[in-house]
Amino acid sequence: MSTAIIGAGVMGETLLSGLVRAGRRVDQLMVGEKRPERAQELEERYGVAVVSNREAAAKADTVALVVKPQDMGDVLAEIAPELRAGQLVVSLAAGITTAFIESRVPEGVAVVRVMPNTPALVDEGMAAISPGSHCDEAHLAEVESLMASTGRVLRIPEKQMDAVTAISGSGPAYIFFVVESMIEAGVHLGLPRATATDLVVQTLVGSAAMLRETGSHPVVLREQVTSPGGTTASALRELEIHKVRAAFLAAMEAARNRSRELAEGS
Ligand SMILES: NC(=O)C1=CN([C@@H]2O[C@H](COP(=O)(O)OP(=O)(O)OC[C@H]3O[C@@H](n4cnc5c(N)ncnc54)[C@H](O)[C@@H]3O)[C@@H](O)[C@H]2O)C=CC1
Ligand SMILES: O=C(O)[C@@H]1CCC=N1
Repeated sequence: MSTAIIGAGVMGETLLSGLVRAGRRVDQLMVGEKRPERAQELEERYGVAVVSNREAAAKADTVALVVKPQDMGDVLAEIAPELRAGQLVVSLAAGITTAFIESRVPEGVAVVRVMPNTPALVDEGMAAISPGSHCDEAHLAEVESLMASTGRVLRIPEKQMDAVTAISGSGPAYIFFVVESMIEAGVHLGLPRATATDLVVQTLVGSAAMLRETGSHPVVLREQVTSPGGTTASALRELEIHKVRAAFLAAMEAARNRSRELAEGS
């Protein structure tokens, strides 16, 4: 089965590198990329063929669209004449619905929507997938296998996609923001930056491993750290006073709303 990736920026390369690591034959992969210098970089790094979008769409069994939502309309208009029934189009774009794509490709082309995230680069990705209306089990299984090369895959109803985008799609950025903030705090408290960075990164990795390996609720794990009248309780009171919980809710509502808007702008 040949796969084309159209749009090889951050997420397109993440997918490409995952497929290569998972042992997909490079001669079964191709890339469509608008920026010539980026195309050359990918050819050199992976030995993958960079072709026109139209050639990619004509030749590949599966066509993964990894351009920005705002570019999706133009790309679909360009490749639609090359697509034919039986092919599979997979969109990784935020906000773009399967209905939007189905209305722009020939009948009989199956469409699957995916929301990946960047930890896929280290094979710890979280991808949610939703079928379009002409999709069968084999199509979903193919996308599951594509995305499983870089981490976990969850099937979800498409109506949950905007919320998923706000939580796991954008999620790594919130975590990096927290990490960045904790490192800065450590520096304010007088620690050398390298020490603060080591402490915060390992604390994050350890906490993530506890969540995954114990399966315990985060509240239980938090309470284990919070000694009565101790340091953690003092810190958590400040987080509540500064409305950090409310800020997370507002932030993710904004991301969900932006995801809803993106389809309209394309
Ligand atoms: N970066 C992330 O963490 C995530 C991104 N996504 C989705 O992935 C998509 C791409 O996002 P990024 O990789 O972050 O953006 P990006 O800007 O790094 O990559 C987009 C790539 O598409 C290329 N491109 C634009 N128009 C093109 C065309 N007509 N033909 C061929 N190539 C074209 C650009 O040159 C660029 O290399 C977006 O739709 C985004 O919603 C989804 C989940 C996570
Ligand atoms: O910021 C964005 O729009 C993309 C989608 C999810 C993560 N990055």
